[in-house]
Amino acid sequence: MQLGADHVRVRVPATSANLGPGFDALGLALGYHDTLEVRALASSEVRVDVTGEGAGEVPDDERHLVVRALRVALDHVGAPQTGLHLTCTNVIPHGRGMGSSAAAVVAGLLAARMLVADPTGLDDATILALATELEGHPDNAAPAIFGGATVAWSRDGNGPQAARLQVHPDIEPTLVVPVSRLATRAARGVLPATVPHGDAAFNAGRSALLVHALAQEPALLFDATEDRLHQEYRSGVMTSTWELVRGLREQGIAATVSGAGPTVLVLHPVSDRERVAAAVDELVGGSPRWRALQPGIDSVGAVAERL
Ligand SMILES: Nc1ncnc2c1ncn2[C@@H]1O[C@H](COP(=O)(O)OP(=O)(O)OP(=O)(O)O)[C@@H](O)[C@H]1O
Ligand SMILES: N[C@@H](CCO)C(=O)O
Repeated sequence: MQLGADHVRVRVPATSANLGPGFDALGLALGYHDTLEVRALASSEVRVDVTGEGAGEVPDDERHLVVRALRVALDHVGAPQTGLHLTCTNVIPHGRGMGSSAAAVVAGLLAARMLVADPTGLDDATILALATELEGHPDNAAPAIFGGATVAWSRDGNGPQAARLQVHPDIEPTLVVPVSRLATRAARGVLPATVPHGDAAFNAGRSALLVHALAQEPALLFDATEDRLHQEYRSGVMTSTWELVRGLREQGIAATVSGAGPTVLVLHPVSDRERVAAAVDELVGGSPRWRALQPGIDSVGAVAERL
């Protein structure tokens, strides 16, 4: 396998996983994107220039997550490893539950797909499988790849699978993003090994309802976003997030923890945009610790092109 291009661009969306009850399964792509350009170099040099989120923090060498993913994909199809120059323009905040690590991994894998002469060995199913191996969470990787809302699951022996939902056009997300970070690993560390059967049954019902609400009946989003499997267990490591979720829900607003937190996700009808903004403003407005985003839904997923 040879390289077929030496300059590619990838645009990849932020994602919000879980959406309340769909723990480790449901995810939504957001209209909020990191963009990167990759040049294959004749030398073995690796250079990473980052503007925006992660600048001055993430490694600028082989340890960079995009570079690692790109190398895994090149190896997967037997393409030659090469020197690389990455130019990353990042807006997805790191460690906030908006899928920054899944976005970086998917971006690296798709950059490799565009660089190689024959991309057929890196089809979407392979990208999802490699992303899950690298990052661990198909509930973020699937919407980053396919756009819209997705249900991800694993089939023994066949790796991660994903189904895409058509999201009702009247639904939009509001995200309330704190300054503070929480590593996904830390948020998973406080989950119990087992949960009561009644809570598992509760979440099964709410997840099923959520798929219906997302696709067809946004009026049911408030009930459909209730969860008993993860959010309250995590409240101790994200107290202000949990307070905000509860404060919004007391006003009948469908607020949840975005992914592993600490960002708050609200799913609401488009016509409720101002009402949700006002409720957020009332609860945390004026605090330099929070900012609200209304990015819309990305219905396309990651896009890659040769330049
Ligand atoms: N664009 C990027 N470039 C390089 N490294 C990144 C990038 N985005 C994320 N990372 C790495 O991933 C880490 C964050 O991963 P983590 O899984 O904890 O949070 P998240 O992906 O933002 O949130 P969540 O998985 O809950 O949605 C960062 O600290 C950084 O090491
Ligand atoms: N479903 C995962 C998402 C992590 O991005 C979690 O909540 O831990």
